[in-house]
Amino acid sequence: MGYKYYFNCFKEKSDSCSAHLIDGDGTFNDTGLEQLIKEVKLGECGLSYAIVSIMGPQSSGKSTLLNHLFGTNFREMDAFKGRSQTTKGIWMARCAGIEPCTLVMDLEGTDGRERGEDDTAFEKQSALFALAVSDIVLINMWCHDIGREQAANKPLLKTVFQVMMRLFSPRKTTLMFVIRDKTRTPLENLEPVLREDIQKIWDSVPKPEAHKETPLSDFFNVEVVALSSYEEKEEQFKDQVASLRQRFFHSITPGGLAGDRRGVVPASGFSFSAQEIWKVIKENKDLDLPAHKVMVATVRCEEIANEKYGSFVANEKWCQIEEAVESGPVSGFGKKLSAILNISLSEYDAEAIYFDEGVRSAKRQQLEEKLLQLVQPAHQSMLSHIRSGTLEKFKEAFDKALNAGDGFSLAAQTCTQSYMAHFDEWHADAVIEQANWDTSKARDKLRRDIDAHIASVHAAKLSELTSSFEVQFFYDYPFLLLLKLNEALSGPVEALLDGANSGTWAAIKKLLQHETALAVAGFSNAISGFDMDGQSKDKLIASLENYARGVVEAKAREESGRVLIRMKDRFSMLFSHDSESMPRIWTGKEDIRAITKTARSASLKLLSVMVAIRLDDDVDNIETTLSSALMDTKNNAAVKDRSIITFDPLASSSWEKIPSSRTLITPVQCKSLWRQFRTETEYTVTQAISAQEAHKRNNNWLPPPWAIVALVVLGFNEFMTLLRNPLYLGVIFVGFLLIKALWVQLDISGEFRNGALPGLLSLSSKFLPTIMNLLKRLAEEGQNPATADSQRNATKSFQNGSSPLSDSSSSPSSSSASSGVISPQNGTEYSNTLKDD
Ligand SMILES: Nc1nc2c(ncn2[C@@H]2O[C@H](COP(=O)(O)OP(=O)(O)OP(=O)(O)O)[C@@H](O)[C@H]2O)c(=O)[nH]1
Repeated sequence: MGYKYYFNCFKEKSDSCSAHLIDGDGTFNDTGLEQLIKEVKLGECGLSYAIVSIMGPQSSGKSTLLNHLFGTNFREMDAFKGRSQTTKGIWMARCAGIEPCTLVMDLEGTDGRERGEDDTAFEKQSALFALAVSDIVLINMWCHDIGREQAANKPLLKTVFQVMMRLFSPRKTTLMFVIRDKTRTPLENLEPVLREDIQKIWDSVPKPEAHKETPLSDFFNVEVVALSSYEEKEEQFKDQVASLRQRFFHSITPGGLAGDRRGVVPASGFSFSAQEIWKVIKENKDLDLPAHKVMVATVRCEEIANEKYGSFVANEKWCQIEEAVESGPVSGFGKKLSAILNISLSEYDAEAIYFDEGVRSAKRQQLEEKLLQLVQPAHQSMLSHIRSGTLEKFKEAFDKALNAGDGFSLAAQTCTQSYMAHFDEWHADAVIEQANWDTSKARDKLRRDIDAHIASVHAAKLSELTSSFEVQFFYDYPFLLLLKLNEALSGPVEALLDGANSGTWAAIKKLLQHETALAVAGFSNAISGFDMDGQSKDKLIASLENYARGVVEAKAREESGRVLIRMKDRFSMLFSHDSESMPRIWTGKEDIRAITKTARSASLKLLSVMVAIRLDDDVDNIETTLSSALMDTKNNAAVKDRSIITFDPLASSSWEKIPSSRTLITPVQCKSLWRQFRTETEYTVTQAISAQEAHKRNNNWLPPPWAIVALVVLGFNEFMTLLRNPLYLGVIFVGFLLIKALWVQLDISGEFRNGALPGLLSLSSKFLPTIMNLLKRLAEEGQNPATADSQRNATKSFQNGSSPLSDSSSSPSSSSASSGVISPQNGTEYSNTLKDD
């Protein structure tokens, strides 16, 4: 039943399941084989397939056996035509209903009646091919040939054993001897004879050195079966065939009928492998099966890889992604592409799994590299989109943050951090699992772009600020600040220099430091909101400090131009005022020389302070130099003495230890200034001396002692005469009064205060009119009657500067006046008037 079922099953599709693998001329029918493999889906079998072949003498019923055994439809000889060759070359067909997929090859008969002896080469070639590709080789033989010297299969076996040596590393193949037309002799008796025959043949075959001692069993599993005659005992034949068929099921499992399958190639490589083996056999080369296996693996894996690459290129999803990524970012790019790549690689793995591992892995790697190379431009585009997209989004967010009033620095930092993180996130979405590309360059580029944008915005903002409030700050604030600084320094510096003393520059320095520190603090506070780098800030602060110093220096220079005035002021202040700042009255007691020296010293001190800017801690000896050069009287005396030549420390245009930049007044200028100062203050001193002398003169009415002695000696007689005659005394007294009146009237002492000549000139012009006036008034007084209040009038006139003599003729008291008697009251007033004068 089973046999019939499989046979029928085969019959339904027999036409499509066989191929003429190698034709009678030895041409390999690769197309036919491919077609057969495709039809029987051998490519999907991996290693689960078996190849069976049959050899044997021509017309020995091989095809008949195969057709019955495997359900094939190889051409059988028509029994009525007699024995002639029906099978040319090698045919191949699928064994119907046998699992795993088993292919069987029907070889051309070996006793070559048709081809003749010359064609034995084809027998060898086909035998070698069958041994190279088959797991099981059936040797069809007539039962009556067993133990016969001239057995038909003897040359065949010889050939089989010889070619087996040509397989570089032969695999163990199952040789199944199928005894046809078995006789009544039991198989148990036949088999030893057959095995003996086989051994004899094996022993007779010349072997290479390496296999000289190798037993037959190392190369072959020998199996023997016997079948009844198909022609005479068909039913028995069929039953025995059906029984034999069972042995071909799962033949490749361990312990199965198939050999060790060391050299088996994956099913998908069978076609190529068979072609190559035949090619090598045709070229009469030795077959190196391991190398062949690697070669087959290489070719097949490459084919598979190429096929997978091709199918990836044509993959619809990939094409869509590739197209889409050109115009913009693709969501889930990495995942999608990774999945497609995974499919391709998995397919490759599945198809190439049974090939040599080394080859398979190498080809897989190549495929992966090729695929990644293919998708890299798309990934680059994706990265580029992500980078530009992130940059654009950063720009928007940054602008927004700035517009929202966030500080520039804070906004830049926050947005940068945020969008770099976004980039990482978006980039993670684009990562292709299989690729290990370094994307740090893209990240770095984005960072550079962001930084460049921040820098450009910063520059633009600063540029925009020219018309904005902020620039007003940048322009106005420093201006206001400097103005304030100027005010804070100018006035105090002027005041300090005005009262110049040894501590002036220390005080100015302290003031400068204090005001600069205040300004710097204010400026730092004001610019704290701007993203100004430390260097620029330090630069501005340094400028501010320089400006402050510049203000002080400029003020000092300005003040140095007024040094002469200040020296004179100081001189005059000290010279004309006493220690209590009261104006001096030159009474004669003052030491003008000492006062002058003190005043000049103070002026020189002022000069020494004003000659140089001393804002640093350098020490100089300018004051000493000036003092020794200008104040030292001994030195000056020496200079005046032209016979002594001394060194003049002021004969220079620069001060020792003082650079020209800090010099306000050069030594030469000091000398010139001092000379001018002396000249211009000389007059004041002279005036003081004159005033002192005048004061002395005014307060000393007595003649010199010698004059008094001379008067006493020479005028003794006249004095005695006057004492003896009182009339003379009265006349003298009246004369005295008259002269005194003239003295008062003409203000003689006042006139002579400005010198003798001007006094004489003035008196000469006033003398006559005064006399005339006196006389006139005397005349008038004489004519007017005496009044009761004559005494009061006399007093009035006296107070008005009139001579008391004017009343002497008209008032009773005038007699007393004329007689030289002055009332105590009048006398007092007179004396007061003199004092006032
Ligand atoms: N005596 C005998 N004859 C058989 C047997 N089987 C088949 N034959 C006959 O042998 C002849 C040849 O059969 P094939 O199957 O074509 O033989 P073959 O070995 O395939 O022939 P080639 O392909 O030409 O080498 C046919 O006439 C068959 O009927 C058998 O078991 N015993």
